[in-house]
Formats: sequence, C-alpha cells, structure tokens
Amino acid sequence: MEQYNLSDRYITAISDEKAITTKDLQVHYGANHAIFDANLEFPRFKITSLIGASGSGKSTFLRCLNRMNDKIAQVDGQILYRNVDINSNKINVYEVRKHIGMVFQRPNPFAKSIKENITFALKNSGITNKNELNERLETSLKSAALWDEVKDNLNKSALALSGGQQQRLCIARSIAMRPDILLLDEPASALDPISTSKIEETLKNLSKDYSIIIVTHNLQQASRISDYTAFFHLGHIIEYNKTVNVFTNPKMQATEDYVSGNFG
Ligand SMILES: Nc1ncnc2c1ncn2[C@@H]1O[C@H](COP(=O)(O)OP(=O)(O)OP(=O)(O)O)[C@@H](O)[C@H]1O
Repeated sequence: MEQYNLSDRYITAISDEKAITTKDLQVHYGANHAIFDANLEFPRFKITSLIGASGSGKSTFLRCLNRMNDKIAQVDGQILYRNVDINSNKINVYEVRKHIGMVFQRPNPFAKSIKENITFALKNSGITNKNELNERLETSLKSAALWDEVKDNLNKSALALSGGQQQRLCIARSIAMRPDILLLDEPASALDPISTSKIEETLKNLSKDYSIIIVTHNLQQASRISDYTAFFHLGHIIEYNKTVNVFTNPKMQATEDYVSGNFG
C-alpha cells in the first residue's frame, strides 16, 4: 500500500448549522489506536458519507457518535451535541440513543409483528397512548417508504418481510423514536440493487427532517446521496469536503487514489 503523510489533511469547515461535532476524538482497542484526532463537524439536515478502505476506522468512528463503543473501546475527546459533550461519563447513554439512532448493516428486526417492531421501544420509553402509538407507527412507516407495502399486514411477522423491507422497517423503528440524527452502517450492503435504490431514495427524503451519517463502501452510493463526504485512511480523516469536491477534485493524493480505485 502507498505510504502517505498521515498528518496532511484537508478538512473543510461547515457553514451550515451543525448536527454534531467531534473534537480530538481518539479511539483505542487495547493497544490498537483505531482513530486519531478526529475533528469533524456534521451539518444538520444533510447526508454525510464516511468512506475508506476496510479497517480504516469508519464504523468505529460512527459507533462513537451514539456511545456504542463504550464497552469495547477507550474513546477520548469530545462529541458535542447541542452544546453538550455526550462523550462525558456523566451522560445517560440511553438518552443519547433516543436523539441519535443507529441502523446496522444487516437488517435486525425483532421476531415480532411489524407493528410491535415499531411500538416496542416506544412503549418502553413510556408512550402508552394508543392514538400516539398508531400515529407514530403510520408516520414512521410512511417516512421509511414502507407503509403502502405493509399497511394491511401490520400484525404479520417482521421476519416474513424481504431483506430490503426489513431494512426499511429498521429505519422506521429508528425514526419512530424521533431522533435528530440517524447513523447508518452500510445499510444497503446486504441488499439487491432495487432494494438499495429504495433505501437511497428513502434516505434522501429523510434528510429533509434528519441529519444522516452513513458508512458506505459503495462510492457511487456516496456520490449519489450524500452532501458531504469524509475519507478515512488508517484511522485518520484525510479529507472532508462537499461530496462533489471529494469525488471530482480531491485535494489529497490518498483520497484521489481511493476514489479512482488505485488502492483497495
Ligand atoms: N470490536 C473490536 N475490537 C477490537 N478491535 C476492533 C474492533 N472493531 C474494530 N477494531 C479494529 O479497529 C480498526 C478499525 O476498524 P473498523 O471496523 O472501524 O474499520 P472500518 O473502516 O469500518 O472497516 P470495514 O469497512 O471493514 O467495516 C481495525 O484495526 C479493526 O481491527
């Protein structure tokens, strides 16, 4: 692999309102330093893609943003959300996850009905009013572009849905909690092209109301759907800019080599 000077980087400042910001974020898995000095600002109501080769730290970084690494890694530095450092040990991580939701690579619906997949966490968080539960059920399934396909079968098992439908259900489950930020870790990598394009269209629509940060290996997908892109290399964020610039006019050699397919 080509050696690059990892202290060279091009990180653009965001002029839009910010959804979340990391300051000097460092992540260690034991002796393995997985993320170095990550300073990034994510805009509100936009889609930001995290790209980079396997093992470059994209998922590790993403998981920090809603404290999913707490039990597996040492995470130092600040994560500022609404002027609060949510990386502080005084913060209730369950509250953080109500504001910052996560969708994983493999669809992971509960072995329950479609309806219960949406209402389970809502009920656990104290929402018991039937009208409110039904309203959230319908609006979240509509936002995830699944309502028309399932509205007559809400009591059917979620496991009977196709992979693409299950993933849209997981997106609906996440947004039913009305988070501000939606984190997605390669949400379409296990899906066929038609389901992938439905997910992409869904995310584009959701970005009117949510700030979205997505890890993807699919460079076409990043360039199709995201407003900003961050390029990770060996745990360093080498370049962060508007997506169009990252793909058509990258500032760093490492970025150019990656987006043009010169290294894997
Ligand atoms: N749970 C874990 N325990 C120990 N080390 C881990 C763990 N998860 C990731 N790592 C290490 O952290 C580094 C970054 O991995 P990470 O999965 O974040 O990269 P990635 O860019 O998301 O890769 P991929 O695209 O393959 O998912 C790698 O060195 C990896 O081995």
